[in-house]
Amino acid sequence: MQTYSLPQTNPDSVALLQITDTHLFADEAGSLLGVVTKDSFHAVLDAVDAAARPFDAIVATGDISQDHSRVSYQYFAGGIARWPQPCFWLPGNHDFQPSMQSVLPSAQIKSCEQVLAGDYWQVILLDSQVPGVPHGELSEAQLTMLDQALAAYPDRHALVLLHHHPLDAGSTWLDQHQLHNSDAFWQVIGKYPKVSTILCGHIHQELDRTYRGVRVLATPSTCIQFLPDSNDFALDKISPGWRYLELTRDGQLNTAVSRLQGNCFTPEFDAVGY
Ligand SMILES: Nc1ncnc2c1ncn2[C@@H]1O[C@@H]2COP(=O)(O)O[C@H]2[C@H]1O
Ligand SMILES: [Fe+2]
Repeated sequence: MQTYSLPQTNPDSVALLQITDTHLFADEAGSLLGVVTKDSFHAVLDAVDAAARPFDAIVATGDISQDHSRVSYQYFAGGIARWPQPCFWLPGNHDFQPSMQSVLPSAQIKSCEQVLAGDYWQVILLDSQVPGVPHGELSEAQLTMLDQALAAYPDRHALVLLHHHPLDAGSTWLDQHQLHNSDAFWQVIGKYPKVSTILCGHIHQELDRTYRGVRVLATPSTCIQFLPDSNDFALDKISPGWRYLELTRDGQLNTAVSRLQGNCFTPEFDAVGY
């Protein structure tokens, strides 16, 4: 298991910025249902700068690329290079891991499995990708890694990151693409009372729910948004977003989603999929 120690700069908490589902292309003009994803990614980066809210690290929870190209990953790396903080990333269903790895080694981007975040928390990063299909699944090796990471630091509060949502989010078309072996996942999680929160991407919408006694969060994409509680594929009119998380020394997790102002990056609302 690859473990990274993130020093605690504030004695009371560790702050994270989550960016997810950027769906970048090599082509400058590459668009997903009418949204030029490089432009919406950049608008988010600029808005994070403007907000000037401090964070100790960036977490990127998958679907970084839409076209599998090395250039798309280089573009992501170039975008976040405006900040000195480390970035921890994991793959989503659209990622192509050989291209993803091609920007590594990077002084900033880490593809580790465990982050010892300050003195009181650990963050575990899972790979739920099944190459070639939209749904997720955790291999035996990933489940064992999760178990071992949690067992190794029983006193640390835990935040678990994976791309796919491990529960029904409420949209039939999207829930078929959730984590398929979620029972096995929840069995491991259930052994460890220090697991506070699960954090996902994939569903391109905000979610904050308690499931089996654990908080489950999902975060808007930096590009297109899916309409919540829709049986069929449908896009939302709400703007792209990102999330801040604050992990406090007493085990609280404070979090908020931010979005771009105004109705910007409007997609093709009559689209039926991609
Ligand atoms: N109309 C649709 N019905 C079912 N799945 C879809 C549809 N359109 C796109 N998808 C897939 O569902 C995925 C959900 O989010 P992704 O960004 O992973 O990429 C999406 C596609 O792989
Ligand atoms: Fe996805």
